[in-house]
Amino acid sequence: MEPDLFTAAAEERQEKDPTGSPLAVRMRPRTLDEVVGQQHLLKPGSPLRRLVGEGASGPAGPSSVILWGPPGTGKTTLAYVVSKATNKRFVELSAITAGVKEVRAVIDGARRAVGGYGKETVLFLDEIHRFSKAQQDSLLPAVENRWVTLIAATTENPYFSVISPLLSRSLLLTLEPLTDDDVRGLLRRALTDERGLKEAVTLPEDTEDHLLRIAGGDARRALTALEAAAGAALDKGEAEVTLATLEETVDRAAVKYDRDGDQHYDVASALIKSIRGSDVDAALHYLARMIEAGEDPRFIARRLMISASEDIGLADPNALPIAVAAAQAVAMIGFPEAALTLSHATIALALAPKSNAATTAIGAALDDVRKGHAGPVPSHLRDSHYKGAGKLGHGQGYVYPHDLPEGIAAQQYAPDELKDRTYYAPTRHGAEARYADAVEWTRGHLGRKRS
Ligand SMILES: Nc1ncnc2c1ncn2[C@@H]1O[C@H](COP(=O)(O)OP(=O)(O)OP(=O)(O)O)[C@@H](O)[C@H]1O
Repeated sequence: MEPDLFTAAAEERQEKDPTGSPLAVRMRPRTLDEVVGQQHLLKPGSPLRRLVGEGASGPAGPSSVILWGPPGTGKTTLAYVVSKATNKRFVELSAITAGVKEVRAVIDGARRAVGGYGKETVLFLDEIHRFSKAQQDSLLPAVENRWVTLIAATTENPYFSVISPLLSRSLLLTLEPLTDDDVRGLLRRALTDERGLKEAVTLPEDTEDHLLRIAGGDARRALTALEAAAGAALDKGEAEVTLATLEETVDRAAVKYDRDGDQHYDVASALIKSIRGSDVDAALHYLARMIEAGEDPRFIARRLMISASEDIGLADPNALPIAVAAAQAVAMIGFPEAALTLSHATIALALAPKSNAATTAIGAALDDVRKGHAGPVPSHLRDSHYKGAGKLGHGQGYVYPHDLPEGIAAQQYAPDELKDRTYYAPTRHGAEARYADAVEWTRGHLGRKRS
């Protein structure tokens, strides 16, 4: 689907039939004056005011703006207001689902629009930090040549996540989290406004306070929860949104996976458990949910690296290199193609033979150390390279294993207290059978008692 057509159609829908859109979209400010909070960006003469054409007698505004701030604080809104105020086309892309191809299509469309009917374009790119370096590079010509006004949004520090040639050509604006009073003002406006709930319900103070707690400064989350709760109250024939109704509905409103909420960890946990359980299809399902929710591919790759050692270990020593390679690849590729790499690694891990022997081995060894089972290092193993070491007997009696035909000397390595303690208990799954044989053989040659 050509992205600018899609967005144009969506915009048109929104304008013609505002009642069909979610409350948060219907209540989206149309002018800078309707924007709450962010006063530091909205002072008369500020770069943002200049961008909407206010007092625009000076030099042309920047062709690229980066908006950095927490979710639901007005980044999309500001981009939308800028495009409306300057009568430009508004095209929206998300770095989660779009790649270089989509960026090029928008840029080509923008050049056609300006050449054909003199209409300029605002390209709003959400979550720019999810673009790889190469994907961000593809934006540079359009910014340099002013083919579009780029407004890029990010929830992460742009100094780490945006390439420096783009950063240096952009105006960086930082959005502050909305205060509870800001969000309260938006909720009250939404309750009465013609575009909003038109006084269909009332919101008692305790429900409002709880709503503000749920929202945590995110206006979209507040309006979405209000809409769900108001709908539930009306379904019950109630004109007041009680605390009970709100509590019943927030769970349902949160069914849609929330990248920043608890589901983030639940779904990640289900992915790892499905891999551990060797259910490749369930693992792919949870992976798809994470991708679709806009999860950071680097977060997913980190979890896969942990799983490779925690649940597969030496049963397939290739699992860790595959997971590490996947982590490196996704950092370079970015979405959408990173999904292929993550799928590749997830399938390999899910179908690999399983062993938690590496996990339990270090767990048991740490447990002993933490309980104080340590004891002095045997003197024949101590450092013998300093003056006086000989006098202390350090290093004396040490047998150099390579001097022996088997390459293993029957001498004690562990402290006395732990000399017969074993930690590694290999499985016989996959390649670990080899390690099981090896540990048997080496413990025998070391003269260790079986324990
Ligand atoms: N500062 C604000 N003033 C008024 N309304 C706001 C503000 N911030 C957010 N909203 C409301 O919340 C909705 C979502 O906000 P918006 O899409 O602008 O957030 P965002 O910062 O782009 O979030 P995200 O990072 O999650 O995409 C808007 O449609 C609007 O109704």
